[in-house]
Amino acid sequence: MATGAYRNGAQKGSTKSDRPVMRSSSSKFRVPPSPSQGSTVRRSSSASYGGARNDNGVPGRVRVAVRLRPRNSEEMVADADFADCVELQPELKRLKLRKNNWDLDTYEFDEVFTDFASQKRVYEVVAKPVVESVLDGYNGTVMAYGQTGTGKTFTLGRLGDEDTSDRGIMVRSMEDILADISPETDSISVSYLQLYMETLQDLLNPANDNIPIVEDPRTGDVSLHGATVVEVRDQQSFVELLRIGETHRIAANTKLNTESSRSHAILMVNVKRSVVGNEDTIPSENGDASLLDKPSKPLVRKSKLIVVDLAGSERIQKSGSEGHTLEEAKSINLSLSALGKCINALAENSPHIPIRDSKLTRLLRDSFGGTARTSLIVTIGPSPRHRGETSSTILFGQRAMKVENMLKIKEEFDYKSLSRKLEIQLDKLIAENERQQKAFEDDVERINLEAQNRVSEVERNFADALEKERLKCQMDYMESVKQLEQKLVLNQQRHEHSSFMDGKSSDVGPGTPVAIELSEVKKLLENETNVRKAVEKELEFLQSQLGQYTQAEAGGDTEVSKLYKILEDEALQKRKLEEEVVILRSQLLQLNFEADQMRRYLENGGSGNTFSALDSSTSQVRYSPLKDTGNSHKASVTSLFEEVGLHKILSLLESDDANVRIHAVKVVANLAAEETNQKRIVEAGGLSSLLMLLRRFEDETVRRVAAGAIANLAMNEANQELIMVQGGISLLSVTASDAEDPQTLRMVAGAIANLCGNDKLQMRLRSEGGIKALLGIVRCGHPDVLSQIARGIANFAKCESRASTQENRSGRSFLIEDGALQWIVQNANNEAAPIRRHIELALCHLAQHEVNAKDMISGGALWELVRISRDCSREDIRNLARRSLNSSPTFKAELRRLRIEY
Ligand SMILES: Nc1ncnc2c1ncn2[C@@H]1O[C@H](COP(=O)(O)OP(=O)(O)OP(=O)(O)O)[C@@H](O)[C@H]1O
Repeated sequence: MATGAYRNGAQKGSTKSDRPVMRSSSSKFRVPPSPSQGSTVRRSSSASYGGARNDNGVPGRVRVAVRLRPRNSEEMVADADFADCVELQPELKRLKLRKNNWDLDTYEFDEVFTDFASQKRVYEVVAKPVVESVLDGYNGTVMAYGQTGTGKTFTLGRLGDEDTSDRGIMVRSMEDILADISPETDSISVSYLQLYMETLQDLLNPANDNIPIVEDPRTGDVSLHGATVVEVRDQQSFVELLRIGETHRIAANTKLNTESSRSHAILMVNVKRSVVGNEDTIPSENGDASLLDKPSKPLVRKSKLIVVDLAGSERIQKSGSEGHTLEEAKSINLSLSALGKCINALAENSPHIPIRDSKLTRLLRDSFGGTARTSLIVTIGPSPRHRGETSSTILFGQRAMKVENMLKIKEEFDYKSLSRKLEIQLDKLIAENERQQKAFEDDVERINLEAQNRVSEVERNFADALEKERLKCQMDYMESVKQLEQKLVLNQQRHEHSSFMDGKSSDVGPGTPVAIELSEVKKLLENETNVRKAVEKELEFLQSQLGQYTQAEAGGDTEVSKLYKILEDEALQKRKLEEEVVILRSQLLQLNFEADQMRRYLENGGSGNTFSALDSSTSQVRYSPLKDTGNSHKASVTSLFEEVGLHKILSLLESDDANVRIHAVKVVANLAAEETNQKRIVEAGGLSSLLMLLRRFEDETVRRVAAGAIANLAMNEANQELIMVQGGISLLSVTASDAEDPQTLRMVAGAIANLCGNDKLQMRLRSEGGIKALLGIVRCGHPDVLSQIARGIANFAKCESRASTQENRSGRSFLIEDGALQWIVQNANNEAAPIRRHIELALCHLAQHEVNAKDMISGGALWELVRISRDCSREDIRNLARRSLNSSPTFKAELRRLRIEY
């Protein structure tokens, strides 16, 4: 065998020079960059097709291995006298295909497996690097291609029931996936399908036999709507699924294989893994108002492993196909040749890749020339009788080796997980708040008890002291009285005795014993009086002491007052904590809403507005970020309303913290979207606070949401007057003139349009510049904004028309006076139906009053009226236009003059 140049990996047995395809080590298999922080650190499979992980390795060529099947019993006999048609040099990764006895073609592959290569080594070299990439977040494909009976199903689909070493790539891949994921945060699901005669059938639910292939035009992702998706938690259940699928797979007995698979089997393993990103990129409006740690950025990586067991690529006449089997073979060949054409086109960098030629190529669009890491194993048999098929299989593999994919990780922001984290934090905060509240109440109780005990102890001591003093005084007094009585008795006795001895009458004059006695008694009485006075003084002193004590207590000098001070501080802390809870709840609501919006945005393939739930199909403007997000959100708003209290929420509108204000105004706008809340909000002063936000804050978001909330409140007639009374129209006019954001302008126009529909407010609305403000917004040009302006004009014209009919008003329309007619005429035939309809109505209302007719004729409105009366799609508007034309002598005269029939 002469050494020579290589073409497409084939070494020709001649000296013909051609482009060599011997690959340097740098062009060998490269593992994609490692995932960002937070995910499991993956090891690089030592048995990969060579080469180390390349951190910049975005391009990833399709890797191709060839596997030779051992001779089967039939070949042992039939080919006994012949050598194998191939010769392998696995150490050089080369295969030589015998052309005849003296000439060979040499081909080089990424790996060459001999007929005794183990299933384990085949898995580790061919599939394991792909599985590892899938676990890192890349899509991956492992595919087997080859002639019938050469071992595709053996390589991929063997379950290893009898001998575990026989386990094929499907089983081994799932073993590695399940070993690597963490069940708490990650999930695995599988679908198993077959493509049979261009029909996609669910192998897990065969009744489902016409599954459509849906391609996302934006991302190119393919999804199979309606295919059974089973979550896999353990290996056993997965093997069971494969077994179910295997029983449903269409097989037939062909000349070349008694169990020949007649369909392409496709196993799809969806891997969803959570990873944690940097917190600074959280797409949230949260500020640092929270006392809590900011949650880290949760990301979710969705990747897909596709294992494809293709049907046999034999030639029709060789497989002995006829009748239905012939049709089958044609269909198989058709899809395989479509695959071959795509691979050829990709290999040659052709500008057109015929992906749409078959369902197989549509399904595999990400695997060849897409973002997936792809490994192909081509299986061949040794028999020289099938040299032609073997040669075409080898050439297929060679071409596939030239296909370059661009590997990409698909990461999404995991709103659900962030919302879950916030909920957990909120629950922790609520529990902490409850704990602190309980501790606070216990402290209050303890301090009260202590204070009561002290007061009663002081009272007791005071009462005891008083009682003692009283007793002492009483005793002293009794003692004195007793002494006096004794002395009196003694003196009487003495006096009687001396009278008896002297026989004289008693003498009571001065100096007599009696007089002496009396003066002594007097002295004693004086003493007693003094004692009593002293006791009274003592009593006074004690009372003043008690008074001082009570005063000192009131002055806050005592320990009790210190304790009260601590209590006050704690109450302040509690209030702050409660405010935190309110803010966090509103943030959570907002996040839930944004998550839903983002989900819907993704589901809708990225079309539409991602933030605002403004429904441009309805003419009434209603700002309600939570409006369409389901009952659970409404319930959250209601519960927020009840738990937190409206006054509390409204007070946050005046917070110094801009983030708090933004969240608070969003919550109020959501509440105002519900009719039942509107009255309560206005009664609680919400309208004034919202107007204050329009007046004070420059921030566009605050103004937009506040204007939206006011527009909601302006739907209610009672509120419309209040808005006017509180200067709402001039604030809306200022916002109308300086805002640029179409959403803000739409809210403002919607609010003014609502006010235009109130008969009582006509004059005031116009005199305060409402009409001019509405017309000023025309500069925006956004159809949703124009629709609101048109609605306002129609409302106003209708009210004017009513007022004129009731003779409450005469003279030209204010709309004409304020210069609206030109815009009305210009937009009477606007292509946006809502704008056109409102303008048509406005024209009909204006035309009902003769006083407007001349202006309308000179402004070109007559033509529009005639057009409306003929062509308007709505019969009621057509009739209204006709009536208006008929009832106006000026219009009739002009039409006659112009000879126009209508
Ligand atoms: N490497 C191998 N070692 C031992 N036996 C093998 C090997 N490859 C294939 N076989 C045997 O060859 C037979 C045919 O294999 P298999 O059914 O996997 O072929 P296939 O390419 O999937 O055929 P088809 O395209 O018709 O479905 C089976 O009996 C299988 O056990």
